[in-house]
Amino acid sequence: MSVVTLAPAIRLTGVAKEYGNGVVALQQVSLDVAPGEFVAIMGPSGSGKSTLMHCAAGLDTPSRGEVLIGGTAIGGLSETRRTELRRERIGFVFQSYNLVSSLTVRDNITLPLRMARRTPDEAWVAELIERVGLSDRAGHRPAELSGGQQQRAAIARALVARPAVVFADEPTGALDLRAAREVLALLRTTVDDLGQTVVMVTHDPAAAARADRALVMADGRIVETLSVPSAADLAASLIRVGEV
Ligand SMILES: Nc1ncnc2c1ncn2[C@@H]1O[C@H](COP(=O)(O)OP(=O)(O)OP(=O)(O)O)[C@@H](O)[C@H]1O
Repeated sequence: MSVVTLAPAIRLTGVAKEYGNGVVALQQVSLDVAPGEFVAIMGPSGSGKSTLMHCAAGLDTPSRGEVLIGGTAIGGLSETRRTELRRERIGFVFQSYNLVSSLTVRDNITLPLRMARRTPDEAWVAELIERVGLSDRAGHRPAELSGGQQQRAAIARALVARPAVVFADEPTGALDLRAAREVLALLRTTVDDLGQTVVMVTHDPAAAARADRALVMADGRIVETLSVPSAADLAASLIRVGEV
């Protein structure tokens, strides 16, 4: 019997990040995220969550260590090539949605394809709009949508180029409970139905409990890893690292 091992969607090896003012934001972080895995990153403010995500997504350059995105080491790439790789292989979802106010929902969703000069796959775009529940809003502008609807449009935009990984930075931070639940359910189905890899930074144990694995950070390190975490276990872990 042969065992097939898929290359990790993301691999960090000994990644450290120091800022000029002597701040050590990350210390020797190593991490593999498997294709089709949903990983949550938690930890107190200043523990290094955003820095870890930015290094893993190629938005920031580590001081030491190596980052592989879909098997490609990004350290040696030119800035232009790294930008291309990000466009091709990574989707982003932000707390503040970051939709373009003058474009319709549909044009916002297909924007990454236009930026990469790729022709939209119309069937895929239609499926995505349907999946995120915005078929009746596709011609509207973002200001005409609720926060939850805007975030669902942002998720469709993150998925449109079929990225290797979607990075979500506090995707439910600006939403009420119900809209947050819908957005989390949507992220979960992209993993379960589409095999999407998702890495999400969150302060909310209930949000992180939707992930397959949660990493808890403190002082620039991953200090705890919880598989199929419960919100109660995550809350206890956050108390241990001093978040609450
Ligand atoms: N551009 C920068 N220059 C200097 N120090 C920085 C910079 N960005 C982040 N830091 C510092 O690095 C450390 C880690 O910051 P980071 O933003 O990764 O934490 P975080 O866990 O995401 O915090 P939060 O939950 O508040 O967003 C902090 O001490 C922060 O002050």
